[in-house]
Amino acid sequence: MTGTRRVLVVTAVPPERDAVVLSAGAAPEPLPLLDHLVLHRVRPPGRGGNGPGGLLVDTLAAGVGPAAAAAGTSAVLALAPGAYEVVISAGIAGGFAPAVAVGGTVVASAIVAADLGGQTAEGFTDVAQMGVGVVAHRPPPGLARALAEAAGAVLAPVLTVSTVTGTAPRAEELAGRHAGAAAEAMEGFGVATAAALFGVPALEVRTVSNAVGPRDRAAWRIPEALRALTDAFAAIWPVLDGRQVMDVREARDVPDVRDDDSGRNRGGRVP
Ligand SMILES: O=C(O)c1cccc(C(=O)CC[C@H]2O[C@@H](n3cnc4c(=O)[nH]cnc43)[C@H](O)[C@@H]2O)c1
Repeated sequence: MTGTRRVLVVTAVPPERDAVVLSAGAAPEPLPLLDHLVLHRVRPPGRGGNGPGGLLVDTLAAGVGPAAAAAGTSAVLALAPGAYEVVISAGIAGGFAPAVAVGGTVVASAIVAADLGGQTAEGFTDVAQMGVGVVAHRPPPGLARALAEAAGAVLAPVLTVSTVTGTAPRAEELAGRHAGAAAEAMEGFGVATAAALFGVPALEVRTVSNAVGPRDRAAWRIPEALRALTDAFAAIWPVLDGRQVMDVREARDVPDVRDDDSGRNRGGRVP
């Protein structure tokens, strides 16, 4: 295999980006794209060391929440059409017990918009049930499984929320509506929506800083989760570096969960 495989990693905040960069073991090259859009580029060691070929990883701290994540991801993908083979939403997260413990790692089997819909007296209806949108994106399943195995991670749905869960009833409601979900964070669905627009497969990798439940910010173990994020990406780079292009393109054959008919996950620009 020849050629460089380019990967875009999108985090919410700079400490998360720096934890990903640290996994590459070398200082990043800052690449300003717009006034408030700066990529940090690294070349993780892997196939062929740091020479030609291998991985070229651009990292972006796009801001907190799905809107900032989608805007930042879209801007980068629009400014570099066809450049990236895969986009990864990454960062810390809340974990659903007992699926994953604080300090653990989750690779998303599905990236799910958990609060995109309407609330009535009868309960929550998502936009897919309303017939007006999509509520989940499916990462390439074989690749997600391979990353999870390499990182010692749980492979499970990851929820995207716009409001951090802070009560036990809300945690139970989400877990009830999304059986098997292992984590909640605030950006994955935005990153995946932007990636789908450009026909690029999306993945999500999260390390758990806190349990989903009653709010206790003092109990968040952010340094531990950031260290776990560095370790997870150090384990993931060789997998991404060694796989055939076909493997990252397998997403094309997997429709969005309850997809609409726009076909946005197909026919992309990856060369
Ligand atoms: O204060 C710091 O040093 C610091 C370092 C790294 C990250 C942060 C954040 O505040 C990250 C916010 C980010 O984390 C995700 N997150 C974490 N736990 C949860 C949760 O229980 N529910 C939802 N999201 C969570 C989320 O993606 C935020 O964007 C601070």
